[in-house]
Amino acid sequence: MQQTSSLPLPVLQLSQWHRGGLARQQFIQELGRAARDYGFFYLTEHGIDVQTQQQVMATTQTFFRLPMAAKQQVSMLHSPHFRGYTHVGGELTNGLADQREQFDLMQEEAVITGPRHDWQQLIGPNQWPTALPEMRAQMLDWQQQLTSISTVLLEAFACALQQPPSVFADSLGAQPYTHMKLIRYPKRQQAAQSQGVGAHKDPGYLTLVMQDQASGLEVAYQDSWLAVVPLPGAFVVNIGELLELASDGYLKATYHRVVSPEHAEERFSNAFFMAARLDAEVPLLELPPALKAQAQGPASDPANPLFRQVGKNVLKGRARSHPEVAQRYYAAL
Ligand SMILES: NC(=[NH2+])NCCC[C@H](N)C(=O)O
Ligand SMILES: O=C(O)CCC(=O)C(=O)O
Ligand SMILES: [Fe+2]
Repeated sequence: MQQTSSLPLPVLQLSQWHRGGLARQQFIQELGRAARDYGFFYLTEHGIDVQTQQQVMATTQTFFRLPMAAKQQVSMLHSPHFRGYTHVGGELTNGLADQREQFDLMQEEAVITGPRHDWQQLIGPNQWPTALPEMRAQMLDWQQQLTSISTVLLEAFACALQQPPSVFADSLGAQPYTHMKLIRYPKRQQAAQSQGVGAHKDPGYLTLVMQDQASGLEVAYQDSWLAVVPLPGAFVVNIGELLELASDGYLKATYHRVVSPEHAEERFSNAFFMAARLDAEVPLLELPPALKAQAQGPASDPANPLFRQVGKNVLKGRARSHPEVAQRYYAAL
């Protein structure tokens, strides 16, 4: 791939969808185009106020500034459900260590006991640092707000694909699997260590990212990397593998990566991944002929098979990212 350029990505306003009528039709059209051309776009006027965003960023920073012992108290190595803290270099992408530290949480649930599928072990409680008692309520509330936005976006995606708006509803159910990551990318130490997170696709339906002012996020576009320049207040939205599967490759899960900050001291971000129910199979949509003609089938990469069974697809990503956790709790894989 070529070097990074910075063509601006489309900016969509979610308020247009809520306005209904012609504004909604316009939103759907723009969404269809952005999704097809880039697989990435900025979302503004999404209904979450700046103050809430800033508070979440502030807690993210406070968490990472805790002493290492407080962060290790909630180490992901203690969690069969892939939740908790991972130190810099602890996650792998394409087999190489990512230069980021992070805190992962999903929705709070009870462990499933008795005979179960491997992926059912993803379900369970989160870990929370005792040093930050206010973090739990704040993050779970934030998680709920982003789930609502993502659910609306999926309805809009259904319309853009000329499907009934509720075509994904069954696969979401009352409680879709959602995953939140608080992330800190430390400043690059050497040129050879620039992998903040290596090039990858996200395994769910779609992803919302809130970034700070330090750049580094890049999206694959026509054989080069396109910088996703920070746009204050906006979420960066990208398409995941489940949408690629559902649309028979009409929509593509776009490769993206983060290069470690070169100039800024560090970069903070918050990524929210929306999948479907873990026990769902992704629906295979019957596209109208005009769209179907442009659907080339989902990518078939032996190094990254895409699974319609949601739990299986999610677990695939977790296990290769956190092999130590996988070895400890998923020896059978
Ligand atoms: N949950 C995620 N989206 N993680 C994305 C990072 C890439 C991940 N390490 C992988 O190998 O797929
Ligand atoms: O930190 C970011 O901006 C994006 C992170 C990302 O792509 C991921 O964790 O899947
Ligand atoms: Fe990602």
